[in-house]
Amino acid sequence: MPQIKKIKKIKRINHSNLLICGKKNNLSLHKYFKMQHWDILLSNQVNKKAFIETLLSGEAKGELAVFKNQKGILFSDIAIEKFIEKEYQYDTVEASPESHRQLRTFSSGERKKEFLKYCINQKPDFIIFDNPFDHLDQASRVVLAESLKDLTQDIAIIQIVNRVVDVLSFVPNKAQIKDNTFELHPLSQTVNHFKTLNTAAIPKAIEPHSFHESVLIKMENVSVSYDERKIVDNISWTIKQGEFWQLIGPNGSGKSTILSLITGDNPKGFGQNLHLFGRKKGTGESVWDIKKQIGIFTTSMTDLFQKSHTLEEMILSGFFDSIGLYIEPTTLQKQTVTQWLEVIEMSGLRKKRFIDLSIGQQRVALIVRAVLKHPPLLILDEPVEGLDDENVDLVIQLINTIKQETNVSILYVSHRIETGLAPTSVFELLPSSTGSIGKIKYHSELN
Ligand SMILES: Nc1ncnc2c1ncn2[C@@H]1O[C@H](COP(=O)(O)OP(=O)(O)OP(=O)(O)O)[C@@H](O)[C@H]1O
Repeated sequence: MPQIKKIKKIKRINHSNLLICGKKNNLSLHKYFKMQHWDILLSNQVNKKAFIETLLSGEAKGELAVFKNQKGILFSDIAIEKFIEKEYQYDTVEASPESHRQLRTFSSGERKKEFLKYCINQKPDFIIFDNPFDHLDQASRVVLAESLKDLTQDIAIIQIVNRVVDVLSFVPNKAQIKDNTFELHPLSQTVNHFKTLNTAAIPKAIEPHSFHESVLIKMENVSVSYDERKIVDNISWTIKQGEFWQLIGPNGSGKSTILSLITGDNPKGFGQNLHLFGRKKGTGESVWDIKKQIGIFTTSMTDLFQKSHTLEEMILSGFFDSIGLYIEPTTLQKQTVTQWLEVIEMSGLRKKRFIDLSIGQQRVALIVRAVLKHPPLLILDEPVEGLDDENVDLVIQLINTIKQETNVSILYVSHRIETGLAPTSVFELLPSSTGSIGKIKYHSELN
C-alpha cells in the first residue's frame, strides 16, 4: 500500500479515537501510529513456528519490525488445544469464565469465538491468527471474518494463511513468505503450475482383503444422544465398495460422531441398526475385526510419528498397523513401498526422517500408509487442512488416483469443497433442534 494512504488512515483512527475517548495519552497515540494489519501467505516450506516466534519475540525484520516492543498473542488451533489440555488437567475454567464452561465443551466454531474473547481480554497490541478459518464451516467463517474486521479498529492483526483463498480483502498489507529467510515478497495472485504426480503405476495389494460383500457400512435409523441432547437423528446411509463419498455438515452437526460409529469406536452404536463390514454392531465382533477393514488418516496422526523413523519405515509400518517398525518387512513389502515412493515422487527422501519432511510430504506419506493394504474403506478426515495450495493439489491428485486405480471406497470428511476433488456421492448432515438429519445430497451409481 502506498505510504500516503497509510498516513491518511492513521490520521483517521487517531481522530475517531480522540472523539470516542475524549483524551488519549502519548503512549496510546504512539500505539495507534504503529497499528498495522497484515495478511501473510506462507508456503509449507516455511518453518511457521519459528516465524511466529520471531514476531512474538520482537525479532521480525523489515516491514514487520513495527511489531517490535509490542505485546503479541497467538490465536491458533494449537494454542486452543493447549488451553483445553490445561483446563482439563487442572480442572479449571480459564478461557471462558463467564460461561462457567471448559473450552472443550464448545464446538469448533464456538471454541474459536471464546478463545478470541480471551485473547482480546489480554489487551495485546497485536494478535497473530494462524489459519483461523481451518476447521470452520462456511457460516462460522463469515462470522469470524466479521469479528476480525471489527477487531482491526482496536488491535493490530497479523493473519498467517497457507491458502490464497483465505486471504482477507479488508487487510491492507499483504505479502508472501516462501522460505526460512522469512523475507516478505509481494503476494502474487497468478495461478501456479504445480507438480503432477506420476500416478499411473499404483502398486496392487500384496494380499487381497478378506471382505468381499458389496455393502461395507449400513446404518438404518441410527440416532446418538449425549446428555439427553440428540446429536444425530435417524440417520440411514449405506456405503458400498468402490464408492467415493464426501461427508459434509456444519460445525457440531455430528460428522465426527458418525465417523466414530463407522470405526467401531463409539459405544453408542450398540443396540442400533448399524452394520459394519457385514456384521451387526454388538454381535461379538472385535474392534480389530473392524479396524483391519479401514485405512484412516486424521491430522492428529502426524503427532504419532515423532521418533526417528525414516519415511520408508513409517510407510512400511502400515503393513503391520504399528507406529514403529518392529517386524522385518518382506522383500515384497519393501518393493511395494519403493513403488509407492516413485508414485509420490519421494524416492530420494526414503532415508530421511519423517519428522524432518515438510508438512505436505508428511501428509502424502500418511495417506499412502493408510491405503497401502488397499483396505475396503479409506477414511480421510480433513486431509488438506494446514496445507498450502501446492500441497493441497498433490493430495487431491493422490486421492483422485486412488479412486480411479483401486477398488478402495473413500470417505472424505471436510468443510471445504475442493474444486479438483471428484467425490461421486455427498452425504450431508443438516442440524435441527432434535439432532441432525442426514441427507444424500448427491449420489452417483456410476462409481
Ligand atoms: N463425548 C461427548 N459428550 C458430549 N457431547 C459430545 C460428545 N462428543 C460430541 N459431542 C457433541 O456432539 C455434537 C456433535 O459433535 P461432532 O464432533 O460429532 O460434530 P462435527 O460435525 O464433527 O463438528 P466439527 O465440524 O466442529 O468438528 C457437538 O455439539 C459436540 O459438542
